[in-house]
Amino acid sequence: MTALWGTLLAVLVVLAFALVLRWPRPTWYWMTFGITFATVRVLIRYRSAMDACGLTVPPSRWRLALARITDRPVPEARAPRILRLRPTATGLVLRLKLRPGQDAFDFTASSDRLRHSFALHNVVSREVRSGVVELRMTGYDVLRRVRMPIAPRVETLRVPVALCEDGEVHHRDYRQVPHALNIGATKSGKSVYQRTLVAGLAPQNVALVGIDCKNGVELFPLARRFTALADNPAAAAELLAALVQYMDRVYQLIRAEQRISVALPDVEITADIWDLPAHLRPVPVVVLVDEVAELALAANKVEEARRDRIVTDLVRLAQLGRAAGIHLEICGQRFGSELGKGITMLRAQLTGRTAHRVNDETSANMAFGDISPDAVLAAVQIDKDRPGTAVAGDSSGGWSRIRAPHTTLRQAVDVCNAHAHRTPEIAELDAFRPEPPVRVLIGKIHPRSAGASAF
Ligand SMILES: Nc1ncnc2c1ncn2[C@@H]1O[C@H](COP(=O)(O)OP(=O)(O)OP(=O)(O)O)[C@@H](O)[C@H]1O
Repeated sequence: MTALWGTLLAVLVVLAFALVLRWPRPTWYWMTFGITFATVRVLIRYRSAMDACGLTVPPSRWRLALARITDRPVPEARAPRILRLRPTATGLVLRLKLRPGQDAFDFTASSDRLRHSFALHNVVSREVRSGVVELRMTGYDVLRRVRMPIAPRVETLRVPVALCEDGEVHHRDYRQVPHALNIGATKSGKSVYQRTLVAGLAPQNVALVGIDCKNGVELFPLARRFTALADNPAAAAELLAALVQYMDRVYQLIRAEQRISVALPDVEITADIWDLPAHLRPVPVVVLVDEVAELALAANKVEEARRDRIVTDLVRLAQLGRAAGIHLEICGQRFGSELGKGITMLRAQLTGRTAHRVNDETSANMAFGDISPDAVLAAVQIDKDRPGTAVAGDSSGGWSRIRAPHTTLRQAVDVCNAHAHRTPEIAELDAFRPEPPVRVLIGKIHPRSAGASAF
């Protein structure tokens, strides 16, 4: 602790010199200034804040006895011991060793009180291991203007897609969470999130497949990086059937490569594409579905049959796709049982959940009702003036507030065009390879067809 105080004092002296001598003071100067002051404030207030928040424990019996024997004053209640204090770009991280009888839940429940006591913007607590909790504190609202830190290294199928309210990066990791559901009301930021995801996946060795039932307006501009695209339910039904066919072919390949014999060491037996030799491994496929409700609606008998085929294929891909490297990312405004047979079965397979702003609790329940009631409340409370803010969770019950950076369509198109040469070809999906975009004029007379509307 003495070393920490010494370092803080030295930093404060340098900062004060810079101020007095009027050295140039760029942004990092003010950031260091703010973080140093926040650190000093937290350390000075630490004991009293813990006491006021009920996070101290009374002295143990032997300490009381020792005080009585030596005729000293009664010892004070003890706060958790600080194991580590680490300043970050957005605030600081405090790692605490719990005293006997304390619980990680006490810190989660007190995070709002701690935030006020330390005069910080936000405090998030999480259990690191038994007996150790971490308090991540941010000095300002990091979600107001999202600035993603530069990723130190890029891993396949792990995309830094948003910033969490505690300043950490939120990753969409397809190897950990193969399929996900993303719901939100209109203008809540679903498409921007999806676009950020596509821009993050475009430089990777991944096949992108899109089903965009908004007539293709969201995904067709990114077509050069897509292996297959469909912009209406009829094409989507064919595309999903072709994907199931492709999945069967990948399974045959895995079976052929297993070659199980007594002599083969365990590590060489594979049940998914990731343990196949690199030269045989099929490229992973990410299937993005925008406005899933359009696929599940039917107005007549023919559409009903098509709908059933679509939902069945989606369920099959969600159930069996992971080992074949096929991942689903499904977006929609609502995704509940009112969309018909098979929808709740499909939802149960979508482990990753993200809820942007929703208009009612029922919609939030579609994402988090079966996972965490707290997350439902948090999703309903998202401010409508903060598009892009969402609650992200998984089936383990954990969740956090996130916001994606504002990736414009122009930025996403530029990334996709720059990486168009990476677009893999999949024989089964050749029929769905997007054509180069055609310019359509709306409400204007096309110069070459005088007198006729070009639409
Ligand atoms: N992360 C963000 N940061 C800042 N602004 C955002 C963010 N996400 C979305 N927005 C703003 O909100 C608007 C609506 O976003 P978006 O089109 O993604 O919503 P949506 O949920 O897809 O709506 P719809 O379902 O009607 O298509 C965008 O035009 C953009 O200006």
